[in-house]
Amino acid sequence: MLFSYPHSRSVTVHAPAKLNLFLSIDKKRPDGFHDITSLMLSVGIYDTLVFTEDPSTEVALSVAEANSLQPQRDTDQQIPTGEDNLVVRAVRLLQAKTGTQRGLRIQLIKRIPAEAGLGGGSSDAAAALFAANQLWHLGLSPEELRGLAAELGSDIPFFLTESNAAICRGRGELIEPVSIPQCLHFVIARPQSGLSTADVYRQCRVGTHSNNQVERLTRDLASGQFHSISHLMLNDLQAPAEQLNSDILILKDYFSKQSVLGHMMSGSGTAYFGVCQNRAQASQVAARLRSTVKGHVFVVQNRL
Ligand SMILES: C[C@](O)(CO)[C@H](O)COP(=O)(O)OP(=O)(O)OC[C@H]1O[C@@H](n2ccc(N)nc2=O)[C@H](O)[C@@H]1O
Ligand SMILES: Nc1ncnc2c1ncn2[C@@H]1O[C@H](COP(=O)(O)OP(=O)(O)OP(=O)(O)O)[C@@H](O)[C@H]1O
Repeated sequence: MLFSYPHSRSVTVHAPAKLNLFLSIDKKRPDGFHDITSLMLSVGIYDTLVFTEDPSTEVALSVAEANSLQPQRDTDQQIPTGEDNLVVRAVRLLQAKTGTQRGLRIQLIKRIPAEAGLGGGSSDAAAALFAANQLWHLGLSPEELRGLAAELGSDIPFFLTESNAAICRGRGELIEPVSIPQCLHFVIARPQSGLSTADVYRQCRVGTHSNNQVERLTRDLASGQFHSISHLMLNDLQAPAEQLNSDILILKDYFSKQSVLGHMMSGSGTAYFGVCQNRAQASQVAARLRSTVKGHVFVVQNRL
C-alpha cells in the first residue's frame, strides 16, 4: 500500500492488486471455507482511494472509473456504491468495534477489474481500515487491523502486511512474509466476463501438490532461477474456473504459444497471467493479446 497525507484531514491510498503464483486447496473446513496454501505477490495496478474526514457522522462513498473519472454508469462492472461495498463494510466494522461515530467521505477510483482474482475489493478494504484508523486517531495496531480484516474477507490481511510477498495459509489470513527481491515482469489479461469467488470454490476439489512445492517456487523466484517455475506454479481453482468460463481456456491456449517463463490463472479468476523474461517480451505479448482478446490487458511488475 502506498499512502500520502496531503493535509491532516485527508489520506490518499494507492491500493495494489495481487497475483497468486501458487494456490493449493488443501482441505474443506467445517465452516464452509477451505484451507489453502498460496504464494501472493502484490503488483503494480492500483485503485486510488481518497479519504476525507467529514464533520457529520455520515460515511459517503463515490466510485469512478479511472479512465473517465465520471461516476460509475449502470452498464459498468457492478461495483456496489453503498453499504455492500467492501470499503464501506470495512469502515462500518471499525466503527462497530471501536464505538466511534465519526464521518468520512471516500472517493474510490477503480483500475483493478473486479471478479478477476486480483484482490481489488480486498485491497480497497485494507486501505479503508488503514486510513480510517489514521484519520480517526483510533490507535489500532497493525495486528489488530489484520484481525478485523480477516473478519471481512480471507485476502484482506495480506494487504495490511509490510511485505509485498507472502505465503498465506489457513483460509488465507495466516501470513508468512517472504522476500522476492527479483523484478518480475507480468502480462495480465482479464477477459470481458468475471467469476464469483464463491462459485469457483463451490466447484473445487482438494488438490495434491508435492512436498515443499510452494517453498521451492518461492526460493527459485527469489534467486532468479526461472527455468523451473512453470512446473512449480499451481492453481487448484483453475480447472473449476475453466468449466465455468471458457474465456480462461482461450487465454491458456494463447499463453501456451508464447515463450513465457510460466502462465496461470490468478486466484479464482478470470484474470490470467504470464511471467515474462523481461519488459520487452511482456510488451510484445501484451500487444498481440490486445489485438486478439477483448477485455483488460496490463503489463506490470511485482512491487519490491
Ligand atoms: C481465491 C483467493 O483470492 C486466493 O487468494 C482467495 O482464497 C479468496 O479470498 P476472498 O476473495 O477474500 O474470499 P472471501 O470473501 O473470504 O470468501 C468468499 C467465498 O469464497 C469461499 N472461500 C474463500 C476463501 C477460502 N479460503 N475458502 C473458501 O471456500 C467461501 O465460499 C466464501 O464465502
Ligand atoms: N471496492 C470493491 N471493489 C471491487 N468489488 C467490490 C468492492 N466492494 C464490493 N465488491 C464486490 O465484490 C465482488 C468481488 O470483487 P473483487 O474485485 O474483490 O473480486 P476478486 O477479483 O474475485 O478478488 P479476489 O481475488 O479477492 O477473490 C465484486 O463482484 C463486487 O460486487
